[in-house]
Amino acid sequence: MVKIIMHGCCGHMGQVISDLVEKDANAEIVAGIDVTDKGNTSYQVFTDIHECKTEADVLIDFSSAKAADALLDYCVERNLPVVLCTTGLSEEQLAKVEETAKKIPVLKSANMSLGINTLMKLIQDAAKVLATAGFDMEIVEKHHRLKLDAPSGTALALADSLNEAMDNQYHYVYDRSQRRQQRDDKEIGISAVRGGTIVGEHEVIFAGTDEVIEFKHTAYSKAIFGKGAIEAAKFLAGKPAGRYDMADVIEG
Ligand SMILES: NC(=O)C1=CN([C@@H]2O[C@H](COP(=O)(O)OP(=O)(O)OC[C@H]3O[C@@H](n4cnc5c(N)ncnc54)[C@H](OP(=O)(O)O)[C@@H]3O)[C@@H](O)[C@H]2O)C=CC1
Ligand SMILES: O=C(O)C1=N[C@H](C(=O)O)C[C@H](O)C1
Repeated sequence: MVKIIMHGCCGHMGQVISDLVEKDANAEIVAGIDVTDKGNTSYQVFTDIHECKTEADVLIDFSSAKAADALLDYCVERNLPVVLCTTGLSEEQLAKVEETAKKIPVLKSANMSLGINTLMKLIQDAAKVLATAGFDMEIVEKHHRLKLDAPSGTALALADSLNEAMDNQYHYVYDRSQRRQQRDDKEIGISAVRGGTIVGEHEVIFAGTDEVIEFKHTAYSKAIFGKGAIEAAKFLAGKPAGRYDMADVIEG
């Protein structure tokens, strides 16, 4: 039985995970942490992270980038493995994640779904053929109106996959509104749409002369992220310090 502290427990993903864990005989949420206790959990909620001293095997985080520094310090102090799912971290925070992973197990992934993690591999093979043949690469992501960060962490991770497959020769363009020139060969354009209750859509477009190939992933519910995060928590508990990602969980 894996004992979990849920960071961001009162938010949308915190609630999805709480519901999934209720039905899971091999996992239990032993405490929650959030800025305010919204009264929507069945377990104790701490509004000051340092007051949460509950014994646990792992912490799952779906909160806010603003919380990342204090969270990483807390997990190091407590020697607590952390599944880091929050997106929109700054370059400095991403560097801190890498430093933290030298001390404790850290699994960071912008997208916990099996589909997106499979897509990340598929597009690398496509890029090696199509981008090498001169196809342009663009990413379009769509999310709900409540999302704070843009572009999505997943869009950036998809761009990183493409770039890695192409020996990191590409750069990212987020906004062409001030441009009065053609795109260059080595750019990956990333566009963000926000509206309504869209759970999450990601399109990777390879556009060549007279032909286009599109890869698309659609999330129809947040449960796909929740299930992945719980699997990741079970995987990470008891592991040595290091940097892990969803590929480690999926490949076993
Ligand atoms: N990796 C993945 O697969 C996925 C990642 N995400 C990411 O997870 C994050 C959360 O998403 P979501 O659940 O939809 O967002 P919500 O805003 O619904 O939930 C976040 C929760 O964290 C709370 N919170 C804010 N600041 C802090 C803090 N300093 N300490 C503790 N808790 C805090 C919020 O409180 P309050 O409401 O008062 O601000 C809220 O209760 C986002 O970054 C999102 O992009 C989302 C889905 C999938
Ligand atoms: O905020 C969300 O909702 C999501 N955020 C993640 C991201 O930024 O990629 C993952 C998912 O698409 C939902």
